[in-house]
Amino acid sequence: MAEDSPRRPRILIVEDDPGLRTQLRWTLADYDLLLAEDRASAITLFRREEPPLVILDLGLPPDRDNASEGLATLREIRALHPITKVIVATGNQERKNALEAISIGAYDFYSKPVEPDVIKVIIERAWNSYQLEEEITHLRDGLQGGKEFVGLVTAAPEMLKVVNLAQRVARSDVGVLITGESGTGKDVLARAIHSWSARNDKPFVALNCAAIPETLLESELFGHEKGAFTGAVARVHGKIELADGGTLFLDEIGDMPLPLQAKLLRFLQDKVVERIGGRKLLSVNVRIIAATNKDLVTMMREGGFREDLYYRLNEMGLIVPPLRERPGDAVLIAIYLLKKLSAAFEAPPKGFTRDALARISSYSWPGNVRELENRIKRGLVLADQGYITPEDLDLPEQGETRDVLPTLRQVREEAERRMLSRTLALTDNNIQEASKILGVSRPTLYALMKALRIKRRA
Ligand SMILES: Nc1ncnc2c1ncn2[C@@H]1O[C@H](COP(=O)(O)OP(=O)(O)OP(=O)(O)O)[C@@H](O)[C@H]1O
Repeated sequence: MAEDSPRRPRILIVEDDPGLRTQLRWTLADYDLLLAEDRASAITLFRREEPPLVILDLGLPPDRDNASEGLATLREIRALHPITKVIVATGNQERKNALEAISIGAYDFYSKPVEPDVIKVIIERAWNSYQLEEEITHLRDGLQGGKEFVGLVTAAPEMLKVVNLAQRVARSDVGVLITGESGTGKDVLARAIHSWSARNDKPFVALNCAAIPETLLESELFGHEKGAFTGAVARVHGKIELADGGTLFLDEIGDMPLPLQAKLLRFLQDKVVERIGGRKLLSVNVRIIAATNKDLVTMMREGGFREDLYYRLNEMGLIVPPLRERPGDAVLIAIYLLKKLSAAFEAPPKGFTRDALARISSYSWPGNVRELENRIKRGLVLADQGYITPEDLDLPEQGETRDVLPTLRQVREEAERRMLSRTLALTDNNIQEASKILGVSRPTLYALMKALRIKRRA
């Protein structure tokens, strides 16, 4: 192990009995330990070092026979750093105190005298839990750092570029064509553009061209007068009219039939609409944002989409990358969505397990954010422990890529392993030379090689 980078957590042991202190020191010799004997010295040390784990004897002086000092220390530690994991030690007959400690936030407890195997298991569990919470806290902080754009969450440079472009284009009235796979957030982006535009106090009207039968689509867009056709029992205003002053979002524009494409183009040129069966021309001022997951260029070539309309709509093209090409976004959006969707639940899960986050990060998300949202809804319903597990999300394991979200320790070890192997190869296995290049002593280099299981190649 490298001398300056402990792989194991730092643990503060608060124990007034010197014998038990020594016993813990021996048992936990592999860890980086801090020792305190009473509440005051424990808190001073804790403030200075902020260790992630604390082993706390509840019977501290001056009130050894009761738990008051221990519980007060626990409260203080929790107030200073709420995610610290405090493991309390109690005498055999003090179950009541242990339970009280748990109720005010202790992570776990054990009865003295300590059993080495038991305490080690408790410590490893606590350490895992600490790291997970820390990771989530960091992600949340990232989220609070201005990465949410009116319902659109991202931290991926690929997506931030698109958002930046969208923010700039929002100020003008140019036609925007958003392309991207299904479920990537084209709708969210269109709404965001509207909210950044000067039209944001006017309506945002959306029409999904694929969801409406061809025969009804024209009347949806342009409206109709009473009696215009069988079943037209009253005048209906079209979506274009309804969006007057605001933004009309034409989703799945690639599914618009050719005759209607011609009519839409005419509207874009003249800015007037005529309801079906009507005689009046109504002038309307709308900004059009269109979206599609189809390849309009190929469609144009094959005669399925009008070229002149394409250029009108695509004055500014925005391409939303699929989720698998936005590193970090799946986890970030998952945490955001969990928080958002949790509001509807009485006792929602606290978060995701480390495994679940790793699986979310490594999965390829063919259905993009929509699939992510659906799986989180499933997880919210199925999670019956404090955290959502990979099983709750029904996410398949994905071979080697499963650990895309490694721990800091794994990243460090991997970097060290690579650097050591390279240096040893470079120096032809000369330990003295290699340790000089790496800036560590020879014993440290040997220790590192042993820890990382690196052998000298013959
Ligand atoms: N970056 C994001 N942050 C938060 N939520 C998102 C994000 N992107 C998408 N969503 C959510 O995911 C779901 C799907 O997004 P949306 O409907 O915008 O996708 P789309 O690309 O328009 O899909 P389609 O092509 O099928 O119409 C929505 O519920 C949306 O709120």
